[in-house]
Order: sequence, then structure tokens, then C-alpha cells
Amino acid sequence: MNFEFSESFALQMDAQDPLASFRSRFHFPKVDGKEAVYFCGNSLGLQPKSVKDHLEKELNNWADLAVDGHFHGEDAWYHVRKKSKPALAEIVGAHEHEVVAMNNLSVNLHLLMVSFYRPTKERYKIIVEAGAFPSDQYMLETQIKFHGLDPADTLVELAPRAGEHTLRTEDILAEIRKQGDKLAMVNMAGLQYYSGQLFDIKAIAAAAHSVGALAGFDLAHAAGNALLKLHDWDVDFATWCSYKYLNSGPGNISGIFVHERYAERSDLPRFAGWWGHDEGERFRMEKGFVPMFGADGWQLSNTDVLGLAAHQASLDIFQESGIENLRAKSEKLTAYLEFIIREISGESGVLEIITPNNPAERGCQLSLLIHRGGKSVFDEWYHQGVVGDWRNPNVIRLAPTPLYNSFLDVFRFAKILEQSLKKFA
Ligand SMILES: Cc1ncc(COP(=O)(O)O)c(C=O)c1O
Ligand SMILES: Nc1ccccc1C(=O)C[C@H](N)C(=O)O
Repeated sequence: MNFEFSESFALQMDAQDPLASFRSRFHFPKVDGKEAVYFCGNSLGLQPKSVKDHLEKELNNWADLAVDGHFHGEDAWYHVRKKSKPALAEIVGAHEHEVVAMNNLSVNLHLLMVSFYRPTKERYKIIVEAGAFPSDQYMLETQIKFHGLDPADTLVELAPRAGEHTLRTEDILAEIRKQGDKLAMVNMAGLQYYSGQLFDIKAIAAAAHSVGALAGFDLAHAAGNALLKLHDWDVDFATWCSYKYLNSGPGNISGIFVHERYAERSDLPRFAGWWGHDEGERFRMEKGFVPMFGADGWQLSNTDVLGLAAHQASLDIFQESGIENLRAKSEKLTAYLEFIIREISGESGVLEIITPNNPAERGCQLSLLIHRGGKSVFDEWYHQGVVGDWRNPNVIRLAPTPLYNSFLDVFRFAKILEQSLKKFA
């Protein structure tokens, strides 16, 4: 694609964008009184204006029906989990019975590890990318200790080759083959939060299976961002959060995927609760846990109805816009941001894009390694209205999000970048 660094070009791209009207469905924050260039959907997605109505409806149900709301009418809270399934299944590429919204991400990682990490004396190693998000590192460390094992001996952390910033698929697959019979599971990000690298989930799952290991993924940065085909790729399990690209609000509900081959595996160990127990039998008040079919059998607690209501507002928008259309726009929008950065920062040496330039190996996020100026570069941009984020030790992440960002946003950022480079170059 031939891009141009001009306002008229950006406006023309927006005019041709079939998804452009979705922008008006979101609330945009202000920074120092200026409308922000919001490139932080990878941390917290913007609020859909429709969230208020969805919440109000449930607040009214609560006010008018109180406890009867659990079983009243079509929207009975007892069955509320079913509503989000069609959209979630589309977003992660799964059957509806393979997904369910529940808990939060780190909690779900632990629960899924209980079922799927079953180390033996011979087969106990876990492959993870080096520098995984801290919560994932703590999860792995404590799961390993829970089994009486030593993290130093159990975790195999894959780092990029010297002088490189991202992992090569061939190196990941080679390590899987090398660990072979010792490997219990690959448990890594689908899309790495720091580098923005999208891993080849299909190839990694296939390689893990070929040595008799399982493959689980943290899709916090992939869900609603990359095109996923979890069922077809034969992934064993996955979990994600909904407050980033899925725009469901701070700290809101997570989701899980469990491949259908485990749908009836009542023999798998799990930490159970009544919401995972057979729905028709739940109120018998009897002993003996019988898991529901599929991912539902991993639920513990009754569903957070208000959280799901906010989640649903955004899931409805995803169904309307279509994840494939979003991805098509996303590739162009991120490529435009990349073009702009290269065009303007050029040889200045202030920053370096470390996210792969191949669209198949990234989502919408670009991670910029800051070589000069450190965090003051980020602060400067912020005061000019750019909301990205700074991640220690020295990366600025920018995520133009196809649902609500425009090519004009990228152009506005370009002008700010141009000015700031005069200071830092
Ligand atoms: C990759 C990754 N893992 C885990 C988390 C933590 O999620 P939660 O606080 O929902 O458990 C986040 C973000 O917050 C994340 O980006
Ligand atoms: N939930 C949060 C609460 C406070 C501050 C950040 C977060 C994030 O989600 C960070 C995100 N996981 C990240 O990739 O940096």
C-alpha cells in the first residue's frame, strides 16, 4: 500500500473506511483539556456509549425483580452466561461450548493449570517466553511450587537471539523438540504484551502435541485483536481478559477456552464450585460434583451479571463490525502508523520499532524502544494528548485500535512526533 504523510491522505483513508462510523459509538477521554489520541486499547479499551443502557437494564431488573431476576423471563440471570457465547466463540475461533466468560485472567490461568498441568517425574517442564507479563510469571512460579517442584529447573524461558527483540518461530519449535519427553506444556502469551509479537499459535500447539505435551495460551493481548482459530489450531486451553480490546471496563470479566476434546472429561482434576455443576441439579443441595459439558464445567461462582452486561455492550459491537473486517482495517491502520514513524523518525536514532513488521506476526500494537530521552519522550507525547503507555525498562506501546481509531488519529500523532523529535534527536 502507498501511504502518504499528509492530512488529506489520512482523511481520504477514513472516508474509505467501512468501519469509520463505529468511532462515534465510544467515549473518548481528554488529556489536559484536549481530545486524546487514544492508542491504549491494549491496556484499557474505551467505553462503548451503549454500556450505560446495558447496565441500566440490569439495574432496573434488580430494582424491580430483586431475587426473582435470577429466573424471570428470557433474560433470567441464571442463564446469563449463554448470551456472550456466540460473540466470544467468533472472536477466538471456537465452538460455543468451548468458551465461557468467568472470573479474571490470573484466576482462570490458575484454574486451568489445576486441570492441565499434571507434572510427573519425567514430564514436568513448561516452556514460556522470557519476560512474560508479571502475573503470568507469578502464576507459573507458584503453580510449580504447588507441585513441590523447583521453578529454576522446571521453567524453560525462551529469549530472543542476541541482538534481536522477538522470538523466531523456528527457535520456539526447536526448543519444544529439544525438551521432548520432559515437556509437560507450553504456556505462553498468544501476543506478547511488551514486544507486540504475535506467536504462531497453530505451529506451537502442533509441535507441543507432537512431543506429547499440551499447549495453553494467555490471550490477554490477542483476543479481539488478532484473528484466532483456537479450535482448528487444536489449542488445549486459553484465557483472556475483556477490558483491553474487548472494551468491557476496568477489571471486568475474563473468558476461557477449553478444547472440546475435554468437554466430557469429568476425570480431569479441577477446583470446582456450584456454577460448574450440572445446571439442572444445582439446587438439589447434594454431594458429588458433576461438571457441566464443555468450558462451562470450569465455572465456580455465579456469574457477575453487571460485569457481563457491560461486556455484552461491546460484544454486540464486535458482532456488528465483524472480527475479520476489524482485522483488515487493523493491518492498514498499524501499517500506516509504522510508515509514519519510519518516515518521521528515520535516522534520528531516538526510537526503534521492535514489533515485527510482518502483519502475520503482530496485532495492532507497535512497541517502540526508546534509545534517547527515556520516559521524558513518553511524557512529552502525553502532554500533547497522546495516550499510549510506558513499559519498563524502555518501551512505549502504541495500539491504534480498529474499532475506534482513525487514520486521522495516526496523522495527529505524526505531527506530535515530528515536533518532539526536534527536542530529542
Ligand atoms: C498478559 C497478561 N497477563 C495477565 C494480566 C493480568 O490480568 P488480570 O488482572 O485480569 O488477572 C494482564 C493484564 O492485566 C496481561 O496483559
Ligand atoms: N489492568 C490494569 C490495571 C492497572 C494498570 C494496568 C492494567 C493492565 O491491564 C495492564 C496490561 N495488562 C498491560 O499489558 O500492561
